[in-house]
Amino acid sequence: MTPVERPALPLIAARGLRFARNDEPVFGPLDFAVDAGEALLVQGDNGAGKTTLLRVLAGLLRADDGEIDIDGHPAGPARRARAIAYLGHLPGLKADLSALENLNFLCGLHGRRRAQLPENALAIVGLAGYEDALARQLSAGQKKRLSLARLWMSPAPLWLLDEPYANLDLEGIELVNRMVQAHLREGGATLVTTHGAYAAPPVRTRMLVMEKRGLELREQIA
Ligand SMILES: Nc1ncnc2c1ncn2[C@@H]1O[C@H](COP(=O)(O)OP(=O)(O)OP(=O)(O)O)[C@@H](O)[C@H]1O
Repeated sequence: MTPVERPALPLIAARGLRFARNDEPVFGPLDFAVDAGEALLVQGDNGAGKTTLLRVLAGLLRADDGEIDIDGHPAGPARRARAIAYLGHLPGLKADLSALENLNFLCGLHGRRRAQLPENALAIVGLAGYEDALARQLSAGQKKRLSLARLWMSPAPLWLLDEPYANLDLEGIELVNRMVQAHLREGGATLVTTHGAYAAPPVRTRMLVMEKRGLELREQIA
């Protein structure tokens, strides 16, 4: 008997997802799915709800309505912890730990890719020589690079990247793009928020546009 081929399930899918603050809609209802090997660019002006959407997907905020599936299963805390790596606006570093200590600490909390050494990850993001520098002594761009090293160490297949290009120089922007390309090649997926299309990973990308004109809200997948 020929085995029945099932289509691969999206890494993440949202149905009817809606979020409001004090009865004011922020976004939704919103439907989308992101497959392995795919990047979804979440685009919108300041205040359009991009960060809020990523925080809802990461489980840091509770949606008012709708469902989120990860690998075809309802997204609970354990499934999210395994599947999602979230890069937010704040680096989330321990100021008095060194770069290497921060990385080891975060890998201890969230797990790490096998065969990936923290020292190598620091070198990949351009922080070789900064292993012993305290996080509070790093520049904003260097802190972002340390967060990128942590992302690189993560075993999670789904990256939620909130403004990953912020604070980075041109070489840093290229670094993010190379990381995203490599991650997608390995079967990962990513959502990336951005104000405009001025910087976007050069990969198969779909776009989710969030617009806010007064109370009029629109989302479209182009
Ligand atoms: N902690 C909060 N308390 C109350 N309102 C908030 C809070 N965080 C965000 N908002 C509001 O929710 C809306 C969406 O904000 P959000 O940060 O998701 O937008 P964004 O698209 O990520 O914006 P930006 O491009 O400026 O980062 C905005 O109107 C904002 O004022």
